[in-house]
Amino acid sequence: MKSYLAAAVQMTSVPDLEKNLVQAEELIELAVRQGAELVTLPENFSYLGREEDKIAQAAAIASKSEKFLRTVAQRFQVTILGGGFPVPVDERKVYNTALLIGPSGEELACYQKVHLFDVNLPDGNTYHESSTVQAGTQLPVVYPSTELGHLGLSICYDVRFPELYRHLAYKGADVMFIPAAFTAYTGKDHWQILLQARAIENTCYILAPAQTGKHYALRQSHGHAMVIDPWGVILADAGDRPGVAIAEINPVRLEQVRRQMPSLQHRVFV
Ligand SMILES: O=C(O)CNC(=O)[C@H](CS)NC(=O)CCC(=O)C(=O)O
Repeated sequence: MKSYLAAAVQMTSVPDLEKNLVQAEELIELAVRQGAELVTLPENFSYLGREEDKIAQAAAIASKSEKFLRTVAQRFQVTILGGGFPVPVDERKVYNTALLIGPSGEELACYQKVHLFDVNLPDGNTYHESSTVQAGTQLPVVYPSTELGHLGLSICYDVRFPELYRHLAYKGADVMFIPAAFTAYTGKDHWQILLQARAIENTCYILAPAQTGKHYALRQSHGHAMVIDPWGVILADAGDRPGVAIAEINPVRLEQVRRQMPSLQHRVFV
């Protein structure tokens, strides 16, 4: 594993596939110009709209999202995480799918979101992700990159389930992806705390690309895409505008923290 720059991209995706892909490519180019070798895109990077419109366009969104990821990875010669896009199961449901693509455009890893956001929030907004999303049934994978370290996948609401990240740590993760479209309401109180907790308890880097701002109707996201180090230090925070949070992933720092705080070696139950 080498030292390298990694980027957590922050977007305001809307119900317009082409427009979102233009924004994503601009932000990927910005990150690459700043030296990023690993670029992560948030949940819903390619489409964020009403459930019925997402389902109606799911096949097109899926094929254009995957083609986009493969194309930009090769164009910029970087590893890219597409943090979540719909892949049809049938005419009513999709998997919320995260895809990791290498610099040659090859698929390195894929994960179908397991925990679905079915919540009635105090701000009056109701979310029923399971109405259109089929829950994945497989634990996420860790991709063993020789250069970038062991990369663990997850998506958004998963962050509230620490056992999923303990599994990734058990599988040797050095960097954990938490791409998200966290709501403005929950994000203001929970986003940073949950991310720092996952970094600290697993002594891992966290790359958390995020959605921000108003998407459509009442749908609004918290923003604050972040890079967090294995001690829980926030290395970069994209604030509340579209942009890029970029920071160094350093194996020496990782080893230092794991030597100073060997909590993973003190696990008793799992
Ligand atoms: O619906 C889609 O197309 C893709 N899925 C999402 O954007 C989901 C469901 S609305 N959002 C979250 O999981 C936010 C979780 C969150 O905000 C929290 O845990 O507080």
